[in-house]
Amino acid sequence: MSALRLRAVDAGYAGRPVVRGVTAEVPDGGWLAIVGPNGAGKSTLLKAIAGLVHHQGEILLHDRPVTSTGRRELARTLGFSPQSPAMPDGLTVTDYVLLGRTPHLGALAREGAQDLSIVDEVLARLDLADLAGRRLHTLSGGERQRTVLARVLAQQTGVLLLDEPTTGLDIGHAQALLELVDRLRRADGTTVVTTLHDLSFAAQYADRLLLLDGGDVAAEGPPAEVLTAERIRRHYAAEAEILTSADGHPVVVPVRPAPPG
Ligand SMILES: Nc1ncnc2c1ncn2[C@@H]1O[C@H](COP(=O)(O)OP(=O)(O)OP(=O)(O)O)[C@@H](O)[C@H]1O
Repeated sequence: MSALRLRAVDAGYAGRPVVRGVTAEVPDGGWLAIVGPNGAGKSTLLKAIAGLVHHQGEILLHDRPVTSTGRRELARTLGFSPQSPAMPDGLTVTDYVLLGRTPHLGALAREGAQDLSIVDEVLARLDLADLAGRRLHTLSGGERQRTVLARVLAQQTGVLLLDEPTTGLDIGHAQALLELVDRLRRADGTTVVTTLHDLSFAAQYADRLLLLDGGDVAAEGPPAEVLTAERIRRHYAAEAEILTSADGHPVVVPVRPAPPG
């Protein structure tokens, strides 16, 4: 079964679509990376899938329209980690990550031992255990980014929507985070949709890439088919060589443009 199916999706703000005509399918346990230049509409599409931005066309989550799924049920099925979420200063890392357990609690219930143990495990996996008691405003950019991901992982949903999850992370933490997400999908069949600026990371981890430009789908398919030097030039106005890594994935290497004249 497809975890996620998009048919002729337009999405945007105040009646003005900024993403048009997206059709895509992500199987259970699949990983789709939405790529494209700044302002292409990547975050808008991800928010539409999360039910946070109005859309036209069809977005089906396990064959049901996201729009007809209640907020609480949606939050138990689909975890969304935004690019710049509100993070109240006074909260500790543990308190913030515990918020991820909210959709699983009864109406007036407080978190129990099991919720705390899930949070501890997620913090350990994201190299955050030593920061559990720290207030959010004292964290570095990368620590905040990992804390945001910890919250969505504590939500334990079968579908993860991650908006630029590696922004601000050094190469080691970025790789560890993507490896962790990849292990989740291999072990539990978690379905993943990410926006990613790093095209080489996108090619290493995602099964398919959806390249947006100016709100339109410029290409969709396996990374090795989507990533060509010609497309990088046309859609990003950048010069790059596409190499192939030892394990067969495309690697995008920026090269300096030839001097004018
Ligand atoms: N809340 C909003 N109201 C009106 N327009 C918006 C809103 N959010 C985004 N936009 C516009 O929609 C377009 C797509 O923005 P979006 O954030 O989806 O692009 P993106 O591909 O994720 O960009 P980036 O790579 O820079 O994060 C942009 O022109 C942006 O200015």
